[in-house]
Amino acid sequence: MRILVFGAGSLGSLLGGLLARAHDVTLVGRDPHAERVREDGLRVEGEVSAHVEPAAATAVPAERFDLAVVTVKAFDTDAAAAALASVDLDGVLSLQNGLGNEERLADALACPVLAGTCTYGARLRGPGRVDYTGIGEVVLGPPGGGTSSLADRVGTAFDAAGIETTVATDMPRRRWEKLAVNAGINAVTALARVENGALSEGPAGDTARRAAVETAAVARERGIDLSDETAADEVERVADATAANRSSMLQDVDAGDRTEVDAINGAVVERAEEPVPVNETLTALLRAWERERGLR
Ligand SMILES: NC(=O)C1=CN([C@@H]2O[C@H](COP(=O)(O)OP(=O)(O)OC[C@H]3O[C@@H](n4cnc5c(N)ncnc54)[C@H](OP(=O)(O)O)[C@@H]3O)[C@@H](O)[C@H]2O)C=CC1
Ligand SMILES: CC(C)(CO)C(=O)C(=O)O
Repeated sequence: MRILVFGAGSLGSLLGGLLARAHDVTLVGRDPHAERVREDGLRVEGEVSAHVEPAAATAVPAERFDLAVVTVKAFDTDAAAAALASVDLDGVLSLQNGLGNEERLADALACPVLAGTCTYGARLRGPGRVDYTGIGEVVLGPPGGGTSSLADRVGTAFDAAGIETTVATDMPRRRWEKLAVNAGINAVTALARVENGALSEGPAGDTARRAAVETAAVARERGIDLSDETAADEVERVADATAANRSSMLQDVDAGDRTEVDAINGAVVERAEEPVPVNETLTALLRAWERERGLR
């Protein structure tokens, strides 16, 4: 398959690197990373070590691709959609966290868009080098649920590259379940400046579970079958399984960068029909921090 990875930061470089073992991959990212990948290839280190040689650029080349995988942060989705609008593609797969990404891509693009969730862990260590920090799973499928030949084709291509992949017929529920986990873990760890494992017990854990339970209630308002127990249990399970992780939002705050709060807790607040005070508070606090730093 000819695959374009749009957003060659941490996750895009890891997945692009793994995909390059079996496919013709082009990474679109920033210099000096893109330049180093062109000159010396991409080194993946950690759970798997690999040295691969995908193409790399800072803008989308005027070529045909079978698939574009979007791995920019949620606040860059509109820019990704604009950059992909003139590309000849069979389909696009978003592996971003948060809600609304597939919809914004689908509004701008003529080809089908697949939804995805990803639990692989990745960290761009420096130009040309990405750390593979956690083995996970990619789950993908049509955003409204059901089956599609594109989803099957992409699932087969990811499998061929050794990426643990499930083609799912219930993406709406899976998106909301992942949202509940991110709504619970990310903002709380970012504000409390603690690793995920700190949520297993104590007041920060209660806040995380309450944010996830509110998210489940909003999911049910929208016809998604997600119970309070499942949402709270998932927060605990993921916090335990990733105890030593600094969540992606905590990493953003550590680095003084903008967070994905709008697409995570903010998306819950925006869609809620009943009050969601925990998500409202988490959203307001992170937005205040971003405003103070001139990030929004
Ligand atoms: N990292 C992880 O382990 C995981 C991440 N995710 C999700 O994946 C998404 C990406 O996360 P992550 O990889 O950590 O983020 P990163 O910020 O590391 O990667 C995104 C990259 O895309 C670049 N980019 C943005 N816009 C453009 C553009 N127009 N042209 C070229 N490059 C561009 C960014 O550059 P710049 O910063 O200079 O704009 C950045 O290097 C998020 O939604 C995240 O929640 C999901 C699971 C795991
Ligand atoms: C699952 C979790 C919470 C792992 O840290 C994550 O997705 C993130 O940090 O964004």
